[in-house]
Amino acid sequence: MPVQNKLSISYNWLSVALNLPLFSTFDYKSINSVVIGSRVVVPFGKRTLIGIVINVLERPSIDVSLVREIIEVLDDLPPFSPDWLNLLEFTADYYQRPFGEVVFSVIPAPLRSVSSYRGKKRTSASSVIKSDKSNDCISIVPSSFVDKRESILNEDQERAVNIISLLKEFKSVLLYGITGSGKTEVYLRVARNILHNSSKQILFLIPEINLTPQLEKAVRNSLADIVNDDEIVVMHSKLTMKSKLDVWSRAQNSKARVLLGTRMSIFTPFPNIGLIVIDEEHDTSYKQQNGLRYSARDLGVWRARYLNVPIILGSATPSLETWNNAEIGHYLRIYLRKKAREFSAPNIKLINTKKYRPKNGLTVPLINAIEDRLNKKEQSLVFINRRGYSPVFCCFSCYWISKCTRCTAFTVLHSDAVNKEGKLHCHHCGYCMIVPLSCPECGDQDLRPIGSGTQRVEEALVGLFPNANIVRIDADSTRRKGSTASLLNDVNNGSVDILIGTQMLAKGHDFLRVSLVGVIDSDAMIFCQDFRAPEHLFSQLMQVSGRAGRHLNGGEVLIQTSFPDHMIYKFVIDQNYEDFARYSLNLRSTANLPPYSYQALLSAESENLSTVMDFLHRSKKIIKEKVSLEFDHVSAITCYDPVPSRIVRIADVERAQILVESKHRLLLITFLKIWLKHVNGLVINKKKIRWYIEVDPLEI
Ligand SMILES: Nc1ncnc2c1ncn2[C@@H]1O[C@H](COP(=O)(O)OP(=O)(O)OP(=O)(O)O)[C@@H](O)[C@H]1O
Ligand SMILES: [Zn+2]
Repeated sequence: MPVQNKLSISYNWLSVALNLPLFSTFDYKSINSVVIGSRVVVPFGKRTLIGIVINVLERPSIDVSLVREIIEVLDDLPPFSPDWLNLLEFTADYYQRPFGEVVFSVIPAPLRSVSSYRGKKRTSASSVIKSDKSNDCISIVPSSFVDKRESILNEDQERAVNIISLLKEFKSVLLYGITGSGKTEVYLRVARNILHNSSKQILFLIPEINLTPQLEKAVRNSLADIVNDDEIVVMHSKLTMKSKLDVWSRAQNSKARVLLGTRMSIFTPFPNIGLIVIDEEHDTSYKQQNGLRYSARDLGVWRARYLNVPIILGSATPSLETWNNAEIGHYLRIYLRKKAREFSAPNIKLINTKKYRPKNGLTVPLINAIEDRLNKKEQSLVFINRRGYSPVFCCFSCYWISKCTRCTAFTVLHSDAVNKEGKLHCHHCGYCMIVPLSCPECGDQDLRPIGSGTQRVEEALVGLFPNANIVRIDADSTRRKGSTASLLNDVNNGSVDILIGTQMLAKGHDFLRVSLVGVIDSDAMIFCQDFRAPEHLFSQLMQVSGRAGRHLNGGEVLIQTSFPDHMIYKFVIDQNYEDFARYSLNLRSTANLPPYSYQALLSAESENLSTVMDFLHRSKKIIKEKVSLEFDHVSAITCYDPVPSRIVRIADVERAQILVESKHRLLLITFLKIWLKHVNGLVINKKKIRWYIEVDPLEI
């Protein structure tokens, strides 16, 4: 409400969020009324910043004379809607970050920088958002690729589409369908119904940027007769800033009706969402592991509930959290039990590496099976989740092992086929050095690689099958923009015989001619301390197995392991997710682990570990000393002792953490708010110690 000041001018008092690491918002005034959600240019100290109006106040919270006037209201985009602001407010509150910092970390850079609007060549606000067209966000799939055929749904799919299409309000639907059961077709049919019968928009999240072309093609194909090509937009981190801005603007201006994108897309302002789809909902890439550590899947569920629209969570191996939600009736579970096409599920077998010793990662039975597929003119996929040549480089005289000087980690040997020289890389800090000719410790020249990565397996396969067309797909071979898409195109066009790759290949891809999948070295995850490791291993093995025999009969999966009797492989061979989930949930329940409890991880880092540990011990101590005076439910919170992180030192920074846990989510969040305020008070020198909180961490 306008309040008069001494000069009898009626001002509107605005609460404005700024891009600052502070939990407060800031008061400003404006002669004209400003709509909540507008972006404004404001003075801040000697600087000029962009802010977002989040409230109109009756009166300012500080002395009227101190309130400064906004400089400009930006009108290049409509104001952010209240539901978008609510999503961001929830995100900030739940993940314990300042609201301004959260908002400004999710909007495209040009919209948050004053220089975009008031740079040297000052332009009008509207010129930041220039055009709606001519960007890679609109179409990266040539229209000639678009296959106009429509498949006839099978019984399970039809039932799923009918049930979901009838939902007129919020419901979390778990679409639990085995790999290759045609989940995509279900999403698309439901989307078609919504787009056809209403003016609503569809937000479609996928885990992997590399899946975008394939899914984009399916989406354009399926929706071609309902929406225009330019009403379908894609969003992912590899887009140029200009394209991101364009997608954002099309979405916010309601010019887009379908947005297909990776996790960041959850924050796109879409004014009229009618359905949210989260494909491969179990995938860990929905969790951002740095900065704002959010889960796009969990925020998707929140956003759907807030908007009162259905959300489909699709997976062949749902996360145990989601599965549990279905078990207790919070989510509606719909089954797709059969392959969409009439092909049998692949046969999964183990190769005991204690019996068949691998050479360069490959055992004889796997090599024979690859040869057999070559003879049949079918493709083989060799999956090894480790890039580089070998994970360890060692002196066989004194057993020196090459380590990173900046991290507590081994360096990985990478071969450079072009320059014919090897390099040692640290995958944690980027450190890189030329391979020494002799051992730095004893001078001996008997230096050898131990273990295998994708490059070594590739080299071995090229040696074994010189006439085969072999392609390696990992983060190193696909650095060039567009290279993954073109390699994957080659795979489906049939010009590739053997495909070697990391987890980039394991999920979602609908390979037409792959009939054999070989898995190398999956044991590493069995002995990982993280309680989620078995869940991730099981889902990874099921996902990669699901790439075999999608369009061919006789699909086969061979998993090399030294521990064939391990429980997890029993479930994998039986391809029985439900028994695996039952078994795992039972263990989690006994140990009171998620989904039966909620966790947060306080991590701290500094140049030396003792400073970090001391800080964390003090952080724990203040729970009793201070937090308990303000929070009545401290007994509902378990705070474990500080421990050094799994990799203690990365890039010369030492790290440690404290885990806190509660059976009650709300209590945990309330506790964190109070606790972190006191934790912050412990930091005297921000340069000496840095800390952050991660709510619902995926790795502990
Ligand atoms: N009703 C149908 N008739 C014929 N083919 C179908 C049908 N539904 C889907 N398909 C085809 O079956 C293949 C597998 O479908 P899709 O990729 O959607 O499976 P998915 O359930 O997502 O599998 P994954 O979990 O492995 O990603 C695709 O080639 C798809 O075009
Ligand atoms: Zn390093």
